[in-house]
Amino acid sequence: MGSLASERTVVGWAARDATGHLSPYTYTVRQTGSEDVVVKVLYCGICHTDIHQAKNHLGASKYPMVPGHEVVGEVVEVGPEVTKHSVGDVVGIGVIVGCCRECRSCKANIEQYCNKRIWSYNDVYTDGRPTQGGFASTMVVDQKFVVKIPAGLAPEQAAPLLCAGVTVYSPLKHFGLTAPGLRGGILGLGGVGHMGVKVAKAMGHHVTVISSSSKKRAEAMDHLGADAYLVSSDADAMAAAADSLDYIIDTVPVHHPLEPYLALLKLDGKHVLLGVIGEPLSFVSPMVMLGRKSITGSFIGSVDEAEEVLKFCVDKGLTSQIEVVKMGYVNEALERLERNDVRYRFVVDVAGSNIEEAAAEAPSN
Ligand SMILES: NC(=O)C1=CN([C@@H]2O[C@H](COP(=O)(O)OP(=O)(O)OC[C@H]3O[C@@H](n4cnc5c(N)ncnc54)[C@H](OP(=O)(O)O)[C@@H]3O)[C@@H](O)[C@H]2O)C=CC1
Ligand SMILES: O=C/C=C/c1ccc(O)c(O)c1
Ligand SMILES: [Zn+2]
Ligand SMILES: [Zn+2]
Repeated sequence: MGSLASERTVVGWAARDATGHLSPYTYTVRQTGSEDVVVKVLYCGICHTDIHQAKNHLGASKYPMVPGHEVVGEVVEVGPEVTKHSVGDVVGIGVIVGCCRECRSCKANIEQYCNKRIWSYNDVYTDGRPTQGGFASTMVVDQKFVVKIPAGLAPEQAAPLLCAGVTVYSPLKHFGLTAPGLRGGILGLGGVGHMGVKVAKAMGHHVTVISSSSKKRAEAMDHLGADAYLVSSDADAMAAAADSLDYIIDTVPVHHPLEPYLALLKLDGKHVLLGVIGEPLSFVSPMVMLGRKSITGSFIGSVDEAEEVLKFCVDKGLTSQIEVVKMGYVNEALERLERNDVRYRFVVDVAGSNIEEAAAEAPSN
C-alpha cells in the first residue's frame, strides 16, 4: 500500500498561510484502497468555514491547505471492496471522510459527532497524510463518506446541499422541528441561511428571515419564499416580533449578542447555533429561564442525513441559489463571501477550470 509508483498526482488550490490566499499546489493522494472511491471533482461550493479554516480563525490551521467540502464529482475508479458506488456515478463528499466506527456516535450513524472524525481537509488521515479538500482535480475517499447524487439534481446545484443543506436539515429533524405550521427564524441569510429558508418553507413552516440589513428583503420574500423579514437593528420591528418563533437557526459567523434573538422565541423555543465563533457568547439566565428556552448547537449532519436532504430537495423541487465561478476567481469569491457579497453560495466549476494546465504554467509549489 502507498508505494510511490501508484500514488496519484493531484493539482489543488491551497492556502499557504493565514492570509488565506489560494494558489495552485501539486501533491499526491494515496493509492486506491480496497474501500476507496476515486472522484474526479466537478464542482465544489465555497462555505464560510473555508474562510475560517484558510485564515486560521480557529487557531488550528495547517498549511499547505486545500479547502473545499461541498464536493460533487464523478467516480473514476473504485477499490475491490467497494459496493456502494461504481465508475461513472455522480457522487458527493462533505465535511467528514473518516470516523472510528466503534463509538456511540458511530454506532448510532451520527458519525459527525465521533471524537475521532477525520475532516476532509486540515486533518490527518489514518495513513499519516494530510487530508486535502475539493478545490482539487481529484479526491480519494472511503466509500462510507461518499453519497450518490440522485437523478434530477444538477451537480453544481447539489454541491451546497452537502454542507449548507444538511447543516440546516439535521437540527430541524433532530430537535423535532419538522411539523408543518411551525414558526421559524433564519438568522443570517447566507449560504447556510438561504438553504434554511428553502428547507423550512418546504416543511411547511412560517419563515422569518432576520438579517443585518434590508438589502436582501425583496429577494428573500419574492424569490426564496420567506414570509417575514426583520432587520436586527430595527428595534420596533424586533419588539413587535417578540415571543413569536418556535426556533431560530443562527448562521451568523461572527460574535453577536444572543439576547435580542432569544426575546423572539416563544415558550420552549430553541436557538440553534450553527456559526463557528471562537469567542464566548453571552446572555443573562432569565432570558432562557423565563420561557424555558434552549440554546443549542448542531454540526453538519450524518451521511444518512446528507442522503436524506438530497432526496428531500429532489422530492420538493428545491434548488440552491448559486453563482458558478472558475477556479481562477476563487480568491475574489472568498473576499466577496467574507464581505457578504454573494447570493447565496459560490460554486467553483473545478473540472471546467483546467487547473492541471494552469498549475503547469504557474510557479512551482
Ligand atoms: N455548524 C455547522 O455544521 C456548520 C457551520 N457553518 C458555519 O456557519 C456560518 C455561516 O456559514 P455560511 O452560511 O457559509 O456563511 P455566509 O457568509 O454565506 O453567511 C453568513 C451570513 O451571516 C450574516 N452576517 C452577519 N454579520 C456578518 C459578518 N460580520 N460577516 C459576514 N456575515 C455576516 C450575513 O447575513 P445577513 O446579510 O442576512 O445579515 C451572511 O450572509 C459560518 O461560521 C460557518 O463556518 C457552516 C456550515 C456548517
Ligand atoms: O462547514 C462545515 C463545518 C463547520 C464547523 C463547525 C464547527 C467547527 O468547530 C468547525 O471547525 C467547523
Ligand atoms: Zn461548510
Ligand atoms: Zn466513532
